[in-house]
Amino acid sequence: MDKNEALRYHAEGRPGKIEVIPTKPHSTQHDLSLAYSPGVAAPCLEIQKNPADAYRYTAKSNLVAVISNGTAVLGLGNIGAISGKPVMEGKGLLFKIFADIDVFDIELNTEDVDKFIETVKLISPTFGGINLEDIKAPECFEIERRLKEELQIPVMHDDQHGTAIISGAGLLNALKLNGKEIDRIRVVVNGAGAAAISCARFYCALGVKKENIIMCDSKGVINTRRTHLNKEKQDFVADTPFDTLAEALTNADVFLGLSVANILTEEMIRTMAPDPIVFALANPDPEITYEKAMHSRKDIIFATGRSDYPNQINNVLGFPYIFRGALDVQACGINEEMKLAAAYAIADLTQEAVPENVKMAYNEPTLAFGRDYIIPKPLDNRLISRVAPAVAKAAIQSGIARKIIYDWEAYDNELEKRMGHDNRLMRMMINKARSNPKRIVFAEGEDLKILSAIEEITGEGIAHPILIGNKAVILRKIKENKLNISTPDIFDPQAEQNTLEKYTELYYARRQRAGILPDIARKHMQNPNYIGLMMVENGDADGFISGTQTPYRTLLKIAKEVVGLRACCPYAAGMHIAVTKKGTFFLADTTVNSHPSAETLECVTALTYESVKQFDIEPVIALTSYSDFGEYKLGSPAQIQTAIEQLHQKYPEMLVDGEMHASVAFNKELRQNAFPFSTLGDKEVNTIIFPNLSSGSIGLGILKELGNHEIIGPILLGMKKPIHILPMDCRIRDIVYLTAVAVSDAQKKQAIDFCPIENRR
Ligand SMILES: NC(=O)C1=CN([C@@H]2O[C@H](COP(=O)(O)OP(=O)(O)OC[C@H]3O[C@@H](n4cnc5c(N)ncnc54)[C@H](OP(=O)(O)O)[C@@H]3O)[C@@H](O)[C@H]2O)C=CC1
Ligand SMILES: CC(=O)C(=O)O
Ligand SMILES: [Mg+2]
Repeated sequence: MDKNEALRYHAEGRPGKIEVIPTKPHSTQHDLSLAYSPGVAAPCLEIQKNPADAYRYTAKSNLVAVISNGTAVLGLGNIGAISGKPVMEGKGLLFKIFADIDVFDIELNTEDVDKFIETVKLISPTFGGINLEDIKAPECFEIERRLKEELQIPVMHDDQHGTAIISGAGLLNALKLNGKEIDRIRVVVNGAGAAAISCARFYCALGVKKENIIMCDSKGVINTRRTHLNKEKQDFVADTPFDTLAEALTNADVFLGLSVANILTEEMIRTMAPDPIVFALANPDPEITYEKAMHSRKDIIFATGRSDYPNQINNVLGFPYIFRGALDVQACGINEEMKLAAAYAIADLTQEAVPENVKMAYNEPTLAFGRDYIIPKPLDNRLISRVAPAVAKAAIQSGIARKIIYDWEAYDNELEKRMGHDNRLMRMMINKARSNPKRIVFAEGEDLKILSAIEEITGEGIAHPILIGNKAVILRKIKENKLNISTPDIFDPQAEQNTLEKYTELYYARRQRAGILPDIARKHMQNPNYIGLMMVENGDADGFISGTQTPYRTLLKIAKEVVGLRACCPYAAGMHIAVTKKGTFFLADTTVNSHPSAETLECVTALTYESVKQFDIEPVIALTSYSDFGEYKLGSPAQIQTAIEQLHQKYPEMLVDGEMHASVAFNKELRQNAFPFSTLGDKEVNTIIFPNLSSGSIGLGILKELGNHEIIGPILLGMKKPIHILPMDCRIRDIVYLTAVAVSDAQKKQAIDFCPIENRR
């Protein structure tokens, strides 16, 4: 890491890393009189009557103090209060980005334990929780113990417990990989400070036998021959002949370093038991470098505190979510049960398939549970929804929560929304699919993106996938990329000549009067897209997904030819879903009709209406334009006016209106004031129909590129059977989502065949 770059990063623009942002309107004099005097007196008096109301009227419930005196900053030692401020601000940044918790960092200029405790107590009313940081041992133990006893809010010295929880999760997973029993392993802990003592204690809570732990400090092994030991070290005195780290390590199963850089050698590691676990966690430089550790032996499982090597054991995987869970149930503290719950949740999460966005963020396409991945990556956004609820539940069950959560699904949604990754909609769709999975054929079965999606699809039980492709190639790719797909259902065209012959005959019979010659029919059946579509046509599969290697329009043409459009509706359309901070919106047509007629717009709207309902959402639809309700009578506004007339007549129950500007659609006050006659009334619009493909495609592109929104789709509407076409640059997530939609389509197949739109024509 370049020192100058780090300095520039901190100094550039507004110096430092965090700022305070108001959460309430403050633009008018009236706003200010509410925010400050005289309005502010009202909440003051309420809190005076009932101090718990501070959680209701102030930022307390979401505010954590990160407090340090700078006596053990990272592995830099006692560098003083103000020198540690960049680390504390850094923690503030991490609390905010990973768990939406606000932080005031506080640097106390004292090494006096009583003064420190007294100060924290005096400022504690401001906060919902207190994160003690980088305070040296042994003072940190007394400081934390007394503050926990005397305060009724969560207090945690993160170097102690955060490190214990994360390295504990790493230990559980490493043991799962090397097959050793936790109650039989021999552990050598190097360092006997804040982190080391707490980790050793936590490992005992996880099942390590205390008599199997040997601890070393700067003077060597803490054994019965040592004198002048502090209380915490006395707790780990070992009755052993060993005096040095090197002696203690012989045949040990685990090395846990929480000390200083470069004190572990390759020779020492070579004396350890088979499949040794080495956690060299000193920051910023570990007890042994990654390169040396890897060179020492092949069977090692190795972790450091650094982000530039595999297995980063860093408390950032814990503290944001532990405090999130504790704050959300207004816990009086953070107890052993909550810590254990966090460690198990983190360990379990590591064993699940790694989502594509995490693999991409770290540029590690084959990331999977194993020796190089015993702990989740910090950018894994599943951490909040796994760790925070586990901690909150443990607080409730152990009786230290002041607020009980009853609806865990709602809490989960709240967490997702808080972090802006609200994927409730697709989760609902996935659950729907899981309830009755269908056979979905993937024409591009050899494609790695498709295979990665299949891992998720089978893992979640969304569908029974059928992969078209060369069997040996597919199996090799699964193996090479360590994908967890146990018995894939593969349709290898080379080995299925009889079936292909049958499909050729069927296809020819159907298309012979559309200019298709037998040879062309046979040639088409060499193309996996034709084969997959024929499988659906012939009832050998319930749905079809393809597109990573074929342009959208080419594939749409083939799909129309083989499967066809629904009888009731001579048009197809593409719909995207935009998940934004303001809510979820459905947008159509974004992929198919470049110059739609009034009839096309009517059909696109009806198809979109039907599809939005499939997501259990009542559509409120605006047909958008550059004109409002008849303002212009030519071009697309006129077509919309005709379409709206037809829609109002044929679908009286449909909440649809237009034409209108997008701002009129989204601003219901404006709409109600200027156009009180609109049939949309006071409803919030959730579905936008574009007047043509140019505006649809441009609108979508702007949302995608400038809005930082999750865009899902395109969902193909209007086909006779469940067919979905992927964009060539799709993400694995898109494949999983469209598969869930295809399964849901297939579940509703009867309804599609019946075709409700037809009745209105
Ligand atoms: N990866 C992570 O998530 C975390 C890493 N850490 C790292 O762990 C280290 C310790 O932090 P912390 O516990 O807060 O600090 P403390 O100051 O509380 O403890 C440091 C300990 O290291 C011991 N030590 C110093 N030199 C040696 C040596 N040559 N051999 C053996 N032990 C030695 C000290 O021994 P003595 O008691 O004799 O002085 C002391 O017990 C730091 O490098 C820190 O960055 C800490 C928290 C989290
Ligand atoms: C990570 C951390 O908290 C430390 O090294 O002190
Ligand atoms: Mg620290």
